[in-house]
Amino acid sequence: MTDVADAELAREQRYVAGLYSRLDVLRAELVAELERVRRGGATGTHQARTERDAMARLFEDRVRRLRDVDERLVFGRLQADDGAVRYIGRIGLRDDEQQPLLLDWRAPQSSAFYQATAATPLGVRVRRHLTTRGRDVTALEDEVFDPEDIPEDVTLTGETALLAALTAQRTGRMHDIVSTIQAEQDRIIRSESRGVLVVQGGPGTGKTAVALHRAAYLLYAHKERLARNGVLVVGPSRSFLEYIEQVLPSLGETGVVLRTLGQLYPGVDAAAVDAPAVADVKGRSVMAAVIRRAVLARQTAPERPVDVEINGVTLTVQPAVIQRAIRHAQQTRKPHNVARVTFVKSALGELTAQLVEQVAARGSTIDDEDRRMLREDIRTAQDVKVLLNTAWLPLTPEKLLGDLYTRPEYLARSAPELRPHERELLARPRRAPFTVGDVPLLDEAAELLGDIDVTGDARAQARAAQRQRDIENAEQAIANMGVEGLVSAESLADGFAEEGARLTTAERAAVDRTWTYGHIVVDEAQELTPMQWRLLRRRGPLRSFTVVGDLAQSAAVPPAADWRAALGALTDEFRLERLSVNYRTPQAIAELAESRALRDGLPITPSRSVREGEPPASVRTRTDRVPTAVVDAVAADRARGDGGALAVIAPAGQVRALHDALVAGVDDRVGYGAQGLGAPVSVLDPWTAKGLEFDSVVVVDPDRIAAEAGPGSLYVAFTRPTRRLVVVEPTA
Ligand SMILES: Nc1ncnc2c1ncn2[C@@H]1O[C@H](COP(=O)(O)OP(=O)(O)OP(=O)(O)O)[C@@H](O)[C@H]1O
Repeated sequence: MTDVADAELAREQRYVAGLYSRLDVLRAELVAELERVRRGGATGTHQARTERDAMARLFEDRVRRLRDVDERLVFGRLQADDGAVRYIGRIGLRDDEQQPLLLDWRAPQSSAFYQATAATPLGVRVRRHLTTRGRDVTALEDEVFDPEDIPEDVTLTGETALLAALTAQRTGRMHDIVSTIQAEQDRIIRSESRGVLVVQGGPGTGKTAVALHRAAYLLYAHKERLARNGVLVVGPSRSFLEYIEQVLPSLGETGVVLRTLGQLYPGVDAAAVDAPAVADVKGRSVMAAVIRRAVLARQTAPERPVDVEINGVTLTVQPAVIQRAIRHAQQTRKPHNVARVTFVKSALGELTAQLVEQVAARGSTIDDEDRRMLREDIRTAQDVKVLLNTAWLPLTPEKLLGDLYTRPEYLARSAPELRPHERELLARPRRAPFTVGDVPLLDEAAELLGDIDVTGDARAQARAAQRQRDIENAEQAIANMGVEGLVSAESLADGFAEEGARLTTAERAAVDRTWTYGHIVVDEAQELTPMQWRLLRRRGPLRSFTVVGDLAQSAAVPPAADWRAALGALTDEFRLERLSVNYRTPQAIAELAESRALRDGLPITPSRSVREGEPPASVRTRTDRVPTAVVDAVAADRARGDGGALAVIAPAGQVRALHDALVAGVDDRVGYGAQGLGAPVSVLDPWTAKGLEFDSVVVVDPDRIAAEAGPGSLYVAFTRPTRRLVVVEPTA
């Protein structure tokens, strides 16, 4: 290194050391504030103690957050044409006089760090990437924007830092990319929050990374609104959520709800996926009409008059009586369980009148008190209960769906649009667990059925009123404790509930089916069915969505023709952005994947790989020798000794056998399926591999994967490696 470079490094080291000491001071101040709040906690009224406890927890959170940003606190520096200098980092920092020391990467002025190019320097003269380890600056990389010297075809910024990030070994967990976000990604991250934004891009183009950074950006830019309602991130599987779960906390964001498609209906955590033909039927939008009819079918009058016994008197109830009560209840347009109250009231009214008439006909005189008692006799008579329940039974979504799947004649009546063989696909034993495809159907049913406990509505209203009071108290407490601007009333109010019932906004959202989010991010969005989109539409009535995916990676055969068709059940108005650079897959592997995908007729979005790498290897062997060939390929990869994670991606039916062969034949820990991720070697089906990446991948029997799981799934399998790909193909 030259003396000049040494001197620069030393200068940056001094500045960075100053930033860290500022961080230490802020942390110490927060700890002192925390102590102060805690000291005050033992005295005062119950409410005052609750407020102080809640405040203490908020400060603890703050201290933790400041600890979380320690790694790579600062990574960029911009020198403007006029000589002004700004440093960019994970959070914003100011000195005692409120002068900025470090800009949050999400602040508007930080945008130039990601956007400036030689052709449009945006007032930037020099952009510097700082690489740090712990609190030490280890390298600097400068780009000087000289109007006299515009290089052609520079699309990547901070190339050295980027390549260092890309060649780092995979850890089984996704990391944030704040220091190396590229211009096309930055534009999407900062795009306005309103409306539906669709991001289409080939494998490895950073769609997931961009979606998560956008969530962090929106939480920063629209703090108030989003802290109140929360942000929902939906991914395809638990393994995928585990893979991404650390990214947002590392960006200082914890107010986000991560959910799989099987977890969007509170109380059900479905992991089982239906066979493709079954999933296809359950996903069609016609199922909304089927569920509606299934509910209506549970509001039926008897076909013939029914005799009911009330305290020794027999009353003959005409179907028309029940029919009128049903019509009356249906006219309220309330959900089934809520409207049932009207139905019962109306039916009891008519039956009472009939009984009064019958008794009076026998010569008795009846006053108001008698009438009230007769009504009570009717209400409690067993025969009447049976009659009313047969006509209009309170129902849970689980019961309704269970009945539809186990009673063919009920399904046939509710689903005339489905062909007989399609209806047969839905049959299942009563006790079978619900699948991912059932979740939107349960939610649809819940929407039409309403709360079975009709006091639920009143309780929800009481909860909302209590929440409003808590927020007002929190505002007061913040003013009393002199910590305005340090904490928000909403987050303080979150902590007011009694121990055990205390929930963050994110947790409250996750257990409440009627919660509506401020923003919804959907990853691998090409996989969603119309019924799943309907569910999400209910969770996000503001229609503020970030939808990322790749139609060519769809498991559906054939994939949707375009995003308009794919999103029909959500909206027909959206903005479409594309990503064009592949950060994961080396050039030669991407070419193999794309040429096979084109042969299979997939609508791929071509992208440019930034990685160079080894060409993929192919092994052809007899069918019975496939397990041995896989063991050999894995052993050869491990023998290279460069560590990293390896995945064997195989047709679903072969995963178990290959796992057992590898356990016997390879000297390393071998994981099975989703729960085995994180082991040095794991064996997966293509669905589980969706969205993930590994240093090396062995793809087994590609033709069978394409035939069984669809060509889109094979495209997924081929594009998972960051370094090496081996394809094992049976010859006969
Ligand atoms: N600007 C960047 N700087 C550093 N790494 C990046 C950048 N953009 C993306 N990456 C990395 O590239 C890899 C692929 O990103 P990501 O998983 O977000 O792609 P994707 O488009 O969602 O892929 P797929 O469709 O195949 O699931 C990840 O390791 C991610 O961290």
